[in-house]
Amino acid sequence: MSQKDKLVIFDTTLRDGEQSPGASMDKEEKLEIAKQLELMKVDVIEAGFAIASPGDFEAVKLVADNIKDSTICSLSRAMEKDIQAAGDALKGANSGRIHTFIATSPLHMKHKLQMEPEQVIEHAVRSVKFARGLCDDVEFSCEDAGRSDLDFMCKIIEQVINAGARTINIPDTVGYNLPDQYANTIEQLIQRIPNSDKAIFSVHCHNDLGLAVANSLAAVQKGARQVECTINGLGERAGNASLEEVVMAIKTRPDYFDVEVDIDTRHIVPTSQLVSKITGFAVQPNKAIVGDNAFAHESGIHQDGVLKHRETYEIMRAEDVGWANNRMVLGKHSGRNAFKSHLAQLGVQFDNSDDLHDAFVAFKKLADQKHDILDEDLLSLIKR
Ligand SMILES: CC(=O)SCCNC(=O)CCNC(=O)[C@H](O)C(C)(C)COP(=O)(O)OP(=O)(O)OC[C@H]1O[C@@H](n2cnc3c(N)ncnc32)[C@H](O)[C@@H]1OP(=O)(O)O
Ligand SMILES: CC(C)C(=O)C(=O)O
Repeated sequence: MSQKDKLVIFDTTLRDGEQSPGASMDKEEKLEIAKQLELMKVDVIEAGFAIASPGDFEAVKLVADNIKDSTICSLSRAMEKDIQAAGDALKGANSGRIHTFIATSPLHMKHKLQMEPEQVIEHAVRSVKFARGLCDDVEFSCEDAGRSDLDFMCKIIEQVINAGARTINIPDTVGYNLPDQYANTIEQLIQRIPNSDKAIFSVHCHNDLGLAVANSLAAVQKGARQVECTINGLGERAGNASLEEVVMAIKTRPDYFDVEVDIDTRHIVPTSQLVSKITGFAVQPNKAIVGDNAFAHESGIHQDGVLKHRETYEIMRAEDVGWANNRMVLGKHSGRNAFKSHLAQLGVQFDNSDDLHDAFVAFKKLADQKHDILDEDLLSLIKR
């Protein structure tokens, strides 16, 4: 039996991911992605924001009615009509969760909510109690926690846990925090809140400074046991922490993390491709894990190393995240060993080292002129 804690993977591609301008999904598309997330063994799927539109209500309902192995969640503001809509949409779920939030930073409370801090606490407590009347599993988020006062968060969180919240989420809503700072916030909250042991602490990081994954992982080191993330890092503005990066960091560095995840990582690449196809958001080639080049090698020294022993230049196996294999790409940086090995796969053997040398010289000339060297190019070069 493993001694490690479980890290809950909460996917919000269908909610926060959908908030990327241009990434809206209809209910059938959401269900298709949700099925893929279920196959991947994601623990919680945030399917949408039920009050947002009749279509999103229907989407949350369709996902809740059809997905049985993952918990299905809907977001709601800290107000009864939102929470009621979430509860109604989740009625058919095997396991449902209502997620309610309210901002806790001085900036948001004053300028956006136009509420006094005490009113925010009242709204939060009332909302969590109301949500618990509809559903056993309630999550509460302190929106803009990354810019909130620690003492105030301790106060509101202690009260919402007493009101029945089981998961407490600490979003860095605008991606403002740095890893040490964010991890310290999580550590302090867990240490200082007297009833913190009654809830799971969760992180939800945005990528405005490119730190969403680093911040999430730093927080896991300090006790966070749920990470909210999205496929391909899709999400509001610069996006959310990317699921594939968080999961593969945990899996690749078991020496470093005291947690484990249940994710079946072989479904990562197909899920990434599905999300990209449905949303129309292309995945950049050098994106970690799911980019086309994540397991491709063009440089001769790297190709030679990988051909001799894969781990010289690969810290993960392409097959483990759902690629068919790693790839050797022949180009101007390639060397003889990869060239010879690639031609052998095409059925070409060299009788002697002079023939190999001549073909290799011709190949390098071609590679200086041509961006992509195709197998046809190589075969016609060999014929010549
Ligand atoms: C950080 C995040 O990602 S938060 C989630 C963001 N996602 C979304 O907003 C997508 C879905 N949203 C929507 O469809 C709409 O904004 C709705 C249906 C929720 C609300 O629409 P409207 O009623 O027209 O309000 P509108 O969006 O213009 O303004 C938000 C109102 O909610 C209030 N509000 C914002 N957050 C909260 C909260 N957590 N709890 C209570 N009230 C809140 C605002 O202060 C504002 O109130 P006001 O109208 O009295 O000024
Ligand atoms: C509502 C919360 C969870 C959120 O999306 C954020 O603060 O970024």
